[in-house]
Amino acid sequence: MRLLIRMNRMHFNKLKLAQSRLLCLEHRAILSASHRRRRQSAGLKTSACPPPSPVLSVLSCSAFTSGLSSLRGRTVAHTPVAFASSSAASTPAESAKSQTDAESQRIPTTVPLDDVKRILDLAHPERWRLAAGVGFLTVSSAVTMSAPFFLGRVIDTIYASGADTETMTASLTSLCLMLTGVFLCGGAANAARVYLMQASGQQIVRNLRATVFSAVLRQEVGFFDKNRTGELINRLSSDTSVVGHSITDNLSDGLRAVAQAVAGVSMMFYVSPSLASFVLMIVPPIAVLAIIYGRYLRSISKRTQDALAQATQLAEERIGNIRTVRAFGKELSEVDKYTQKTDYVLSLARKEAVIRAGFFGVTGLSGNLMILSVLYKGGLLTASQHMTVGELSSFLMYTFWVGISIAGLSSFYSELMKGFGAGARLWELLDRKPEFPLNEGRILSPDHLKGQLEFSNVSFSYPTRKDAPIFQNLNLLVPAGTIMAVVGPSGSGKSSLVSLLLRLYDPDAGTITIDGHDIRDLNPYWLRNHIGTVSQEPVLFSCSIRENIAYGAIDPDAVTIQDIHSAARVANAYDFIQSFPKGFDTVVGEKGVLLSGEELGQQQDGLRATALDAENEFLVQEALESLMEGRTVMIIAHRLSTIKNADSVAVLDQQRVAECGQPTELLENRQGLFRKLMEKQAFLQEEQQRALL
Ligand SMILES: Nc1ncnc2c1ncn2[C@@H]1O[C@H](COP(=O)(O)OP(=O)(O)OP(=O)(O)O)[C@@H](O)[C@H]1O
Repeated sequence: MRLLIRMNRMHFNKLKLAQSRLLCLEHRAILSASHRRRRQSAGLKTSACPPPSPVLSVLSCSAFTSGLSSLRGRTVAHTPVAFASSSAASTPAESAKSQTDAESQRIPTTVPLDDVKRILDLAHPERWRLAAGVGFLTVSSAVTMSAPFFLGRVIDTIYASGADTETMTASLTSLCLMLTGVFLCGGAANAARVYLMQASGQQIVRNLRATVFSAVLRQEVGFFDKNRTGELINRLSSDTSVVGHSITDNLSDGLRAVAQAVAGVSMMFYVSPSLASFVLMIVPPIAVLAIIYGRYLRSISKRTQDALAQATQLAEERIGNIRTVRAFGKELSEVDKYTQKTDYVLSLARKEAVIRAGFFGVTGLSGNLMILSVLYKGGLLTASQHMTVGELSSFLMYTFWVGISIAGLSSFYSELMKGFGAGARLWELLDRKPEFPLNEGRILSPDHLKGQLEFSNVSFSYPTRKDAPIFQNLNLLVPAGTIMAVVGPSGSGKSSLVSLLLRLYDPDAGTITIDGHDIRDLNPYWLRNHIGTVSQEPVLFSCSIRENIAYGAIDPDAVTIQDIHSAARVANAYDFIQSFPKGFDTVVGEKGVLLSGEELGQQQDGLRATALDAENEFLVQEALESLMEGRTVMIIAHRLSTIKNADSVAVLDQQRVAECGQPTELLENRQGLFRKLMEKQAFLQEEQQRALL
């Protein structure tokens, strides 16, 4: 099984090589084009293009060493999976509480005026659609609020004393026809309002999502170490829609609730001032009670949601990393952990159910009592000829509307505050300036790019672990056009060295130069485009192999199928890809798992896999060698077979370069670290061979 995994990694690497090769080819095209332009402007003929400038290649060949690590035991498996639970050992209740506290801190309790302007700015492009929506809202609200009055008139027409049946029928028919027309207009206006508000809401959310995604991708890599992916995705998907909803649908519902509450109360006073005064004496205490109760209910239901989110996060992480869970045989303990979390959700949900039951019971009861009191007092007024039956009916309907509007106002306010809270998180992200620019800085002329790399007195620690230095005063020189192998024990900082070179992070002190130019002065986008990387953890996106190969190109749309085939050939991956039924159109799943599945299906037994493994290793090695020609190369590797072609080897240890020199020279030093590393590897390889036999 381990051998198969290792071979899959080989194949992934082949695809990455194809991507990398294409990247290099693209550069040549671009560099040649820009060179041609310069020559043209200098009055020179374009046919005499210069040879391509050397392109740096960084090759991380840990796939070669996966066999090595597999023998060290399960705990050192290369799978870079760390579950969140290991970071902070807290009980579900504690963590849910801290999450709830953090969340409640985020939801403001008063309207933050600064944010109002930003929200209005967001809505600005949609102002005409929103204005039309508000216009239709006014029409539909006017119709809704006039309905009880006219319906009262209908009732009075029915009960009118002294009118003969014919007259009554005529006035009833004309009144009902007129009202049908008015209601039709109201319905149409309401539909138009809902459509316009939703359409502009979706447009605002779409714009916001695109801006937030672009702001996220612009951030430096250190930012992603500090911010969890789930949190960022949540901002992108949920916070954007909360903001969009709060300024469109919610705003329109809120405006409607305000208009209806004001109109309703006014109409109640218009219809019967004495009954209105009586009812409005009862409403405030009930409303206060309902608000307090509602707040408590919201807080408990938020805690339930938070606890549920924690359980879901655990499930998502474990399902997403099912291979690791399975490999460690942790299914049952993961089920236990999930059950604990869901038990906590259940206990909160039960509490919520009790409170909710009480809340709905009390509000339902108070609503009914209010209606009953209106009927009682109204009945007395009707009996004493101070009110007609139609007026009492209108009044009753207005009471309903006012009640509904008050409930709508309270939810409008809480949704609005949620919108401000979500907005604040988004502004924070949108306003954040990346620590270093993405596409600004010097671009070196291709003619002068030789590719000499130098690390001078480099000290570095990761932004999230400032107390754990990775390098201290590290010095390393890689002459242009040479191959440097970087070796060292696991965790000695080999990958970190590459990250610094790619300018994923900046050193805390010291400089890294290319041909004497500090990489901090260079355009990072340009820099990365001149460094081909074959990474330790090959990443494939869930699309076709063809699209995966084209991913490395500057303009993937301009890449022809011939380019893709030739890149695959250079990476020795062509035959392997063509062996799939759909060839280059084979869709690889998330992290390339579908490819693994097909491949596994093709493998019959371990021995055959071993043979293929060696063959693939040879092919990958061969492809690498052809790619390395004429370039400055840093190889991160342990295997002697990979290192033997290197011009020099740098051994990392104790936060610095402990040894540096030609491989043969270093091997001669019996006490040297390199020699010890190689001996250990040879020993492990022998063990591996024996285990296979
Ligand atoms: N993004 C990060 N944030 C914090 N610490 C990190 C980060 N990446 C790596 N480290 C830590 O930095 C140290 C050096 O890691 P690095 O991956 O560079 O070592 P390596 O020599 O390439 O290891 P290996 O041979 O196992 O791949 C390790 O202790 C690692 O845990």
